[in-house]
Amino acid sequence: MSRTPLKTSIATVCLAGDLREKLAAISAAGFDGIEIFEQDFIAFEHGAREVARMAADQGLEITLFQPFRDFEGLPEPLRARAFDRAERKFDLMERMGCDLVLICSSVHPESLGGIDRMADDFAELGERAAARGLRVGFEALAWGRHVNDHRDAWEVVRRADHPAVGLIVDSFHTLGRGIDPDTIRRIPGDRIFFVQLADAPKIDMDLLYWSRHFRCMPGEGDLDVTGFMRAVAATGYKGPLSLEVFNDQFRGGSPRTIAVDGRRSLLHLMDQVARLEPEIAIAPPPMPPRIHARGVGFVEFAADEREAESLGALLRAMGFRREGRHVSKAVDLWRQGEARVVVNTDRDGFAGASHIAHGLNVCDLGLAVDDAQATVERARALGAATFAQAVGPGELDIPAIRGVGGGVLHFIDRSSGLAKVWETEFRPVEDDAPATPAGLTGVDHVAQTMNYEEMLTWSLFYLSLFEVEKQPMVDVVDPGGLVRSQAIEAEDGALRLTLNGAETHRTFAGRFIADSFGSSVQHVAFASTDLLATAEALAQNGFAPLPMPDNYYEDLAARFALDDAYVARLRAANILYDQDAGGRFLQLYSRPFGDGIFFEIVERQGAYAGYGGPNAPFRVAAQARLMGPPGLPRDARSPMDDQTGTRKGGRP
Ligand SMILES: O=C(O)c1ccc(O)c(O)c1
Ligand SMILES: [Mg+2]
Repeated sequence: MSRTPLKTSIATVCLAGDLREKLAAISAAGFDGIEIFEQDFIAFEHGAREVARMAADQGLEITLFQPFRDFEGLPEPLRARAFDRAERKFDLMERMGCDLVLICSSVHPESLGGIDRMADDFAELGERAAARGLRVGFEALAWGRHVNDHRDAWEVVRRADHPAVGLIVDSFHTLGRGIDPDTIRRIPGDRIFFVQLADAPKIDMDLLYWSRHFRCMPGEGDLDVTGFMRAVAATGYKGPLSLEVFNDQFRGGSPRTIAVDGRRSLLHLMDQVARLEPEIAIAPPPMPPRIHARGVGFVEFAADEREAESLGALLRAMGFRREGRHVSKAVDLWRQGEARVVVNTDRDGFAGASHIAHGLNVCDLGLAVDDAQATVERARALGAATFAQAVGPGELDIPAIRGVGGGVLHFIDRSSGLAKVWETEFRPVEDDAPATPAGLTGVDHVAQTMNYEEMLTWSLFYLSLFEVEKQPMVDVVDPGGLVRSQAIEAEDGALRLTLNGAETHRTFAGRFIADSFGSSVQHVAFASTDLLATAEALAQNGFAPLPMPDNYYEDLAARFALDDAYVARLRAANILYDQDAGGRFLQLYSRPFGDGIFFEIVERQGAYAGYGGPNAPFRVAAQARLMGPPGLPRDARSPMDDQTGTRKGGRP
C-alpha cells in the first residue's frame, strides 16, 4: 500500500486566545491544518476571506468547518429551514476555502429519526454540497437524540449513498460510550471523511458534560485512543487526524504549550499505531521507539558556596562520600551506592544561570538509558527543546533536552562510553570528614512539583518519550489545600517519577513553586534495603530526621497488625510505614531546606507498588510546621546548617 504522510490538525476550540493567536500557536507547533469551530469564527472581527488568508499565511489548511447542528430527520417547515441554514454555511465555507463541514447528530426535540428519512436528508444535502464542490460529514454525538453511535451514523451515510456524504468518527463519542472501536474496521476507509481525536479521564458523569469540559489530548487520559486509532488506520483512512479537545483548563492555558502538547500527542499516538498495525496508509514521521530508561544516574544541584557547604553536611550525614571534583569546574560529586549527587557552584554555564533564577535547586537530572542519542532524537521528533552548552576541556558532550521548569535532562548510556563520565570528568578526592555509610543503594524516585495545570503536559512528555506507564492519580491533603500526585514508572521500577500538582500557593508544594520561581524537583528519594539499619547509621552521623508526631504512631498501631516493639522502633527513628497487597514500605525524611526541598529514604519490601500516599498528609503537615508561615524571605530561613530547615528561631 502506498503511504501518505501524516497530516495533523487541531480544532480552534482547543486553545485560548482569539483566532489570530490560536492560528499562530497552532502553526508554531507544526500542525498542517485546523478545524474552524463556528463560535471562534463568529466571535472574530474579520470575515471568512481574511481567515482564509491568515490560515494560508501560517501555512495551515482549513480541514473542517464545524459544527452544523440539528440537521437530519426534521419535519417541515423545520426541514426546509435546516437546508436554508446549510446553504448559508456553504457560502461561508466557499469564502473560507474549506470543503468539508461536520454535521453532528441532531438533539432537536422535534427530530423524527427514521434511518431512511435521515439518509434521504443527507442524500439531498450531498447533492447541494457537490454542486459547489463541497462535502458533508456525519458525526454521531454520544448524546444524539436518535443517532448516538458511529455504527448508526455509518448506516445513515451508507444509505445516503452519495459521494459527497461521508462519516466522521470522533474517539470520544465512540470510547466514551464504551463502544468497541474495532467495529470501525468494517467501514471502508474512503467513506470516512474525517477523524477527530480526544482522550478523557475515566470519570463517571453525564456524557455531554464530560465531553465539553474534561476531554484531553490522546495519551493524557484513560480512554483507549490507540485502539480506536488502530481500527481507523486499518480501514485505509489517510485523511487528517484532528484534535478536538474541549477542556476548561486548556481554554485558559497557554495556547503555545497546549498546541505543542497536542502535536506531541498525535505524533506519539501514530508512532504507536504504526508499530502495532503494519498495513496502514498513514506514515508518521520516523523516530526511534520509546526509550527504555534504566533509572536516575545523577541529581545535580545548582548552589552557591554557602549552600554547597550545608548541602554537603546533609549529604554526609546521610552517608554520602565526597568522591570527586570536576576537572575544570567548581563541581563536586557525592556518591553512595549508585546514588550520585552533583553539587555545582560554577557561576558560568547553565547551573549558574539556574541558581540566579531559582536559588538552590535541582537544575539537572541524569537518566540512564539504553541509547542516549536515540533518546534525544525521539525527544526532538516529539517537539522537545534540546539543550546544549559549551563543552569545556576534558568534558564529554552528553546529549540533553529541557524538561520540567526549564531544567535539563541529560542521558547517559553504556554503548557510547557516556557512562564513563565520572572517571573522565572527575578527579578522585580524599573526603576530609568521611561519615558512616548508611546503606543507600541508589535513587528510588524523584518528585517534581509543578502547578496543577502543568501535570498533563509533563506526564505526556515522559509517557511519549520513555517506556513508562502512569499510575492512578492520588490526592494529598495538605493543610493549605489539595496536591495531586501522579506516579510515572517503568514496568521494572528502574525509573520512577512522581509529578505533584499544586493548586494553591498555600500548600507546601505550592509555596515551593512560588518561592523557587518555578516548577522543579522538590524531593529525591533514595533507596535502602534496610531502613532501620540506615536510620541507625544516620543517627551516628548526626542526621536530623523530620520529626513525626506520636499521634501518627498510635494510629499506625491501630491501622495495621504490627507488634508494639516494631512500632516503637519506627517511632524512635521517625520512620513512616505503609503496606499494600504486595509488601511493606518504610520511609524516612530529612527536614526541608532551601525553598522546601527535601530528601527521603525508602525501603520497598516485597512487591510494594506505591509511594506511601496514605502517609503524605502527615509528612506534609510535619514539613509545613518546620517551614513556618508562608511569605518569609528566603534568607530568613537558615538552610540546613543544623539540618532543621527552619526559619531562624523556628520551632525545632
Ligand atoms: O459538544 C458538541 O456539541 C460537539 C460538537 C461538535 C463535535 O464534533 C463534537 O464532538 C461535539
Ligand atoms: Mg467531534
